[in-house]
Amino acid sequence: MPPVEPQGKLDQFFLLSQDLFCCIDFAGTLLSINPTFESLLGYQAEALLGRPCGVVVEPRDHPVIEAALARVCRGEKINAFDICALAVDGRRVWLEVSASAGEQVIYVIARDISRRKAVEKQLRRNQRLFRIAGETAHIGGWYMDLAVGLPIWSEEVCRLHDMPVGHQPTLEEAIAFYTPSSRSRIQAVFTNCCEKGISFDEELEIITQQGRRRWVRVIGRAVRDELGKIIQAQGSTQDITERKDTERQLALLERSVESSTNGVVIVDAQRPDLPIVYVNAAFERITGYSREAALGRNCRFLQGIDTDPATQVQLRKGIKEQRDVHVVIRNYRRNGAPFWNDLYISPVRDEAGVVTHFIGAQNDITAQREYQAQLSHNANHDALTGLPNRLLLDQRLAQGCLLARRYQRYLAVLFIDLDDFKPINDTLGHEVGDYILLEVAKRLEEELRPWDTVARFGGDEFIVLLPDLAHEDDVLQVVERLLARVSAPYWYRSNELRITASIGIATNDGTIQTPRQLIQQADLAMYKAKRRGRNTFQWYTDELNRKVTERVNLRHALQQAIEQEQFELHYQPQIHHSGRVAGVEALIRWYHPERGNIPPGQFIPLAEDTGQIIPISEWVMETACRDAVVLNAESATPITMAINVSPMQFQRPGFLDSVKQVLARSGLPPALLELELTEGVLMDSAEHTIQALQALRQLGVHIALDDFGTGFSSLSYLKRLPINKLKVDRSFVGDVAVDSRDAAIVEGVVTMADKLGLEVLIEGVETAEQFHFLRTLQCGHYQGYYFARPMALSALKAYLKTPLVVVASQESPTSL
Ligand SMILES: Nc1nc2c(ncn2[C@@H]2O[C@@H]3COP(=O)(O)O[C@H]4[C@@H](O)[C@H](n5cnc6c(=O)[nH]c(N)nc65)O[C@@H]4COP(=O)(O)O[C@H]3[C@H]2O)c(=O)[nH]1
Repeated sequence: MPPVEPQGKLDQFFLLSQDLFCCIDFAGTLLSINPTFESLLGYQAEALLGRPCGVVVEPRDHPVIEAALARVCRGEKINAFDICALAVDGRRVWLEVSASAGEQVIYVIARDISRRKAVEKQLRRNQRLFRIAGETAHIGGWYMDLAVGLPIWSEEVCRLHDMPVGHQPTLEEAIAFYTPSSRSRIQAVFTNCCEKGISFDEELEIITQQGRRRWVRVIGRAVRDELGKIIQAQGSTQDITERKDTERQLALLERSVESSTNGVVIVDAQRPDLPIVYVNAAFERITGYSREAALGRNCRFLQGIDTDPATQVQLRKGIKEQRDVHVVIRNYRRNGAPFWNDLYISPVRDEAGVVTHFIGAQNDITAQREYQAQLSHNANHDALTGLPNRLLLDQRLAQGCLLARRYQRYLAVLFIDLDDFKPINDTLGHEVGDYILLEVAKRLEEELRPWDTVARFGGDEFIVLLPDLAHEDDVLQVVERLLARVSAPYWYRSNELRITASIGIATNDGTIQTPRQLIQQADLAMYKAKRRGRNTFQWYTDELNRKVTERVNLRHALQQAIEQEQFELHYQPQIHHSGRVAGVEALIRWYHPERGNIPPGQFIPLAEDTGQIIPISEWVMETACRDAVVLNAESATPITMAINVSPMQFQRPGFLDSVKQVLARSGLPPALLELELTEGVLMDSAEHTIQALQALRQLGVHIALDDFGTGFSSLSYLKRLPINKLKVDRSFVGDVAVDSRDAAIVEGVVTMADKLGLEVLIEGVETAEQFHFLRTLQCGHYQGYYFARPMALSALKAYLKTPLVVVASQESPTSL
């Protein structure tokens, strides 16, 4: 097909135009192109003419061209459209194409719009970036032309208000989104911006269309025209709810940490020497260091000379290994006072897991520690004296035994018991008693070496441990020193008090198995020291042990005897100088099923020590009075019943009543009851004794002073005692016939008794010789084997039926 040639002026335009021109037929075949077509796309006209116009078009746009051609062929008009042309070198050139149909030909004009397309593309890209930025930072833009008065919101601002994108509110509506407390503020700053051009930057709260509360940062500024007149307000609105929440949470955290009672300290783990970067108020309060004084320093300024090096190492190690550490460390306050710091340290890691800080939570547990120390001191020490108690003593004892064994030394245990402490306590009061105990404790401690132990073992009992003695005998000088020191006078409120101690000693050369045994041994020895007269000491011996064991066994047996009534009473006649039996003395007999007869001399003193004497005495009194009634019923002359009264029995309150009751129960006339008391009983607490005796006398009961001559009764005291009879001890009788001194004593007693109006009974008359001699002294009564041995009731009854004893006879009365 021949090319369609442009004609005339049109040719000029065709040739010189900056736009592309071409003519195509209705099939789309290129008929002619202008030079711009050639130069822009780089084709030679010869290469293109006669070919379909699609060869210079991006294949993607072929359908566009097809559609346009079809419409032109149908005689329709078409609007300009954009296509992408392909240059010969492969470049893409955007063209805006217009086409109109002529006769058998279509005229096509195309304009290079690549620049515009590039700008459009850039704009789209920018818009997209703007949207991304807005969406990511939750920030949107707005403006308001003052002349119009309607705010224009960006998409993001619409979203912030939960409004549909594209929504354009009125100014009132926009402001109404703010919460009441924020609303007045936005109104004020916005007005100021519009009227005075003052920029603003506010953090305020809105309530969205869907009722959500959001914090927003609103920034605004005024835009002026060339004349300086404010024509627009514009700015941004950013959703800062998340940041606000975080800030609020942080503030809460900080307030919490600040108000915590525990000290909190944070150090920077990434700077040399871990400087403190934060301390809370509790830290300041506990340590006394202000925040300014602490910041920038390493925590070790809280440590001091007494800080345990092992704890320091533990701390350092934990920090080096970047792990949790818990220590209780001795720290120092600013004023130098030490305190116990219960410290937890933990590493603080960043998102990458790197330790950036260490946080330490500290607690001042000084008071708690002191309380614990006090508790453990209390658990181990006696409250009154502050001395170690039994618990601590046991530990020290075990330790002492161990050392004695290891180093072949001696350990001595002293059991110290104060003599007659109870009466001081009872009569002078506990205050005085406490004072004595405290003073004794102090004196004992002063006399001992620092490594010795003084412990309070019980009421008035102390135990001293002397470990590390080279020789057993070394203990003696200590004991003597202690006895002397304890017995020195005590002054209580200007009154002099005296007390002594008895000390039992037990030593261990390391061979003893159970340390407690040593205390038992020392206890036994102390007991012996007491019996030896007090204010003295006694060593523990195996013999002592044997005796004590025996006593313990006897005590058990005695208890059984009381419960099973293994006792019996024998009666020994008391002979009037006329020869008749004037009375009998009740003497207890114990027949033990296995041991046989146990003499009263063995078990009565034990029973007195243990208190078992009370039930025994009650039984004796009851039985003797009953038997006395029987005897008197069968006898023509009255027979007195003499009963031994033990010291404990006599001193018990209610003794008088018990005598009355027994007399009443048995029906024995009081005058036929004679109570035998020893000198020892009567010497104790004189006034009280005299009153008790007088009460008994008023009852009509007789009182005899037993074992007279063996004690140390003063004669003037004897004069005041309301007694009836003296029983001269048999120790004076044995040699009375041959020893002039014994004879003189007995004679003197008889004469004195006569002068005092007292009856006399001579005990232990065993031979006729003794009797004949004594008879010359004109004694009132006699008692002894010469006349009769103690005998059972039945034997006595028979004895009483025998003829009267002829006291004038030279022969034994039993043979009469
Ligand atoms: N060598 C010798 N001894 C003679 C002679 N005549 C009597 N005896 C003994 O001398 C003791 C006299 O009793 P006592 O001095 O009160 O001494 C009593 C008394 O203190 C105490 N006793 C005995 N029975 C009781 C009792 O029922 N209650 C209390 N509390 N003590 C009692 O036991 C002590 C010893 O009693 P017994 O062994 O029964 O010893 C009795 C008696 O058997 C004699 O001619 N020659």
